Amino acid sequence: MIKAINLSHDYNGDIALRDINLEIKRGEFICLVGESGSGKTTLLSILSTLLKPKEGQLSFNKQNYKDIKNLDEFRQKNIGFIFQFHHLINYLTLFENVKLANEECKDEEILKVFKLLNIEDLKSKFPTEISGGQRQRAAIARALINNPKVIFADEPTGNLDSKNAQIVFELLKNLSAKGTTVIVATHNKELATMANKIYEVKDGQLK
Ligand SMILES: Nc1ncnc2c1ncn2[C@@H]1O[C@H](COP(=O)(O)OP(=O)(O)OP(=O)(O)O)[C@@H](O)[C@H]1O
Repeated sequence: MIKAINLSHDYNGDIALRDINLEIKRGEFICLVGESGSGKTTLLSILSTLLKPKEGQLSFNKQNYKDIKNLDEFRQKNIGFIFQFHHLINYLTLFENVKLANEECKDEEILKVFKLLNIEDLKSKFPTEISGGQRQRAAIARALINNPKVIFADEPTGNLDSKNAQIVFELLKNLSAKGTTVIVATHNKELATMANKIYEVKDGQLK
């Protein structure tokens, strides 16, 4: 589904990634582990088309990303993002936060996703009124609302306790079992064992 060939990237000459070759199949749950500064976020940003690699090729279902005419639309349709900090808007309820991500989505569809994540009772709460784990589940709801084919998550459990971190990983694993491709960068080597494949990023290379 996603194929990267010899991807390399630098920031003003400082090498961040070199010669990354990677093939990710539909429904795979992939974890990228590695020390701080090893290149995980850079790789996620490139694979999710947010960052243009300096060198190398990237394709989605055999289509070169350079041939995708409208990348914003492509991301909107195909990709869900989850970050370490939930980036929810504090003056909107959880329901309104998710609705904002896709105004055309029917209310029933949003409620379905809330149910899936076990936060349906919280839909009228504001982000400031709930726990960190619940906020992160709301952020996952927002990422799921467009029915993405691929989910990219950068340290999704970085600010969660171990119980909530486990819940988030179980949710991601369930999504991959249903056919969503899930690619996660994490420091948590124990949780990473839940993935189908673990890649270590070291000094900008995959081990
Ligand atoms: N916008 C940027 N400008 C300049 N250098 C950057 C930028 N983003 C990352 N880097 C550098 O690129 C290298 C890889 O960083 P990256 O953020 O990809 O690592 P990481 O593994 O995600 O780290 P962390 O686990 O701390 O998030 C580091 O040396 C970092 O300092």
